[in-house]
Amino acid sequence: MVIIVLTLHNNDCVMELDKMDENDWKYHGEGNKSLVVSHSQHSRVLRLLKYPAENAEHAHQTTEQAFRHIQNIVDFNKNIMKQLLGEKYVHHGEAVKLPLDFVRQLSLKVQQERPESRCDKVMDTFSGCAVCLPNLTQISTCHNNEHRPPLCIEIKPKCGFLPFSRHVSKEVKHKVCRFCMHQHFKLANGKWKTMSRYCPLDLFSGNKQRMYIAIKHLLEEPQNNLRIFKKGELIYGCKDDMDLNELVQHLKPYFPTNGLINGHQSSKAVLNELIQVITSALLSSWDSGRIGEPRKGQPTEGRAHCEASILHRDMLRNGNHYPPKDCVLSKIRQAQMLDSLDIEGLYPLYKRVEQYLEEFPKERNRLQIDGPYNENFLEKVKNCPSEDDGSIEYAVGKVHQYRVAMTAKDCSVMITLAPSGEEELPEPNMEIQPSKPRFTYSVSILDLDPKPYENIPHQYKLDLKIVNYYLRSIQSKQEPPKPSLYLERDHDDCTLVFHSV
Ligand SMILES: O=P(O)(O)O[C@@H]1[C@@H](OP(=O)(O)O)[C@H](OP(=O)(O)O)[C@H](O)[C@H](OP(=O)(O)O)[C@H]1OP(=O)(O)O
Ligand SMILES: Nc1ncnc2c1ncn2[C@@H]1O[C@H](COP(=O)(O)OP(=O)(O)OP(=O)(O)O)[C@@H](O)[C@H]1O
Repeated sequence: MVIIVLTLHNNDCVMELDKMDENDWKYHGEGNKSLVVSHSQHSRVLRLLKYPAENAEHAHQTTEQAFRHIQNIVDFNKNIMKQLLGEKYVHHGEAVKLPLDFVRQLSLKVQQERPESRCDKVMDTFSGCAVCLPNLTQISTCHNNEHRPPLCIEIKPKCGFLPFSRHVSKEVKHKVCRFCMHQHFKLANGKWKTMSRYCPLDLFSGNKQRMYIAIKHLLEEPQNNLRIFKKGELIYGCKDDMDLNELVQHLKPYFPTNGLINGHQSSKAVLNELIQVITSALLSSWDSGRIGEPRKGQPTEGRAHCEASILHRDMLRNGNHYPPKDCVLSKIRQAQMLDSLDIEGLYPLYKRVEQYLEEFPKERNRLQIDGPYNENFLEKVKNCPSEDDGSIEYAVGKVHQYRVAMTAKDCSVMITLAPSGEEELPEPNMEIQPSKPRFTYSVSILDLDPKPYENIPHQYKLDLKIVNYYLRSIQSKQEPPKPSLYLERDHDDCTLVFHSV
């Protein structure tokens, strides 16, 4: 019998594989490639892969192949992304082999909870392979606060820079970011009904006013870029019946003393507080455990704002800010910028690799096209020559870098907050305002799976479609700006005191 010993934050839990019971697990969420269930008592989740319902071929994968695939994901998280993004932010998890009976029962149990839009894929019930991870929506604190359980904000920030590559053929790509262009295409093909006004360049800017606007836009139209959990349960985002007022009711106990109007908290004040807490967590530097201050300076590459973003001109007037260099946003953006050639510059190199592999198929392993994701792979990513010398090594290095960047462009950040108990507060000092709430927090990065090498031609075609569709749609219509759900206010600096855990 195999026993997995899982270490939790404070206490250890032992899960015995032969005693796995589907009733201990519940549906937690899903994306395009995986479905996640959480344990009802222990702070653990299982992440199981999904496949297109009609694609029975995965059922014929041997268990060994399926386990290898899961182990590859764990290795990529551990040996590549964790090294690039930072030890503290990435939880690589463990590959596990679950009893098939358990997985089949689990699949039946969660089916009714799944959103219809995701049911084109089915959970893998054939291999029993999964990744076991800490439940990042929870946080261990010294005290159990039933009134104000942990709050978790998940943001999928997407690409935070404009391509600076000389290979870019359409000027608009230097001016309008991929996310904002993609919105037009997504609306046209029915993926979403309402346009999001969120712009990743504002979130990644390090300018607190721009970040404020970006998060406000995420709250107004979350699409799949924002989710909020309370006590590990989804309360906002990725739901049909989303209501900002309901969210405010959930949030009120966390921000009790601010913005009282006739003895009542205004919704605006509560949401403002939430936005400030999120901004502070995103700018915090882990090592110091304190809120980092944005830096002023010149961008190293490309321009720093997107022409499609609705910004007040005066926000851009006082120069460019950059987030502190070791905060989570900077780490993600650095990894995203490994895509230095843009798909237009990368695609010819992909074709060079393809041609080479046709001639020398046995070289696929040495070049680590499908892994293993180990130190050697990381070395290839980090030390790829900056100039093209016509070699296969250069082409492969750039392809590896591009795939890492694609992972960073599609990851999510989870900010988990737990109100600090009075007993945990530091001695009062100048930074503490007694009226401001205080939180213990943790920041993690998730969904760091390797993007398949075979997807590169699809990326090339998609990029063309997005840009062409955008150009056509702005030519044919001028969209009036949508009214905001709540008024903007002056954006005070956040004076919350954070304690890293
Ligand atoms: O191409 P994009 O930018 O639309 O990103 C895809 C995501 O769509 P989004 O635009 O975030 O709604 C898409 O997310 P959704 O399924 O739309 O929630 C996936 O994350 C997809 O990655 P993968 O194929 O599952 O590994 C993502 O595909 P990759 O491009 O990261 O491979
Ligand atoms: N370790 C974790 N702790 C808590 N929740 C998690 C964890 N991992 C994933 N989740 C939740 O499950 C959801 C789906 O997971 P994930 O994003 O990894 O799926 P995916 O299919 O790879 O996504 P994508 O569509 O981006 O490819 C996440 O958005 C998050 O809400």
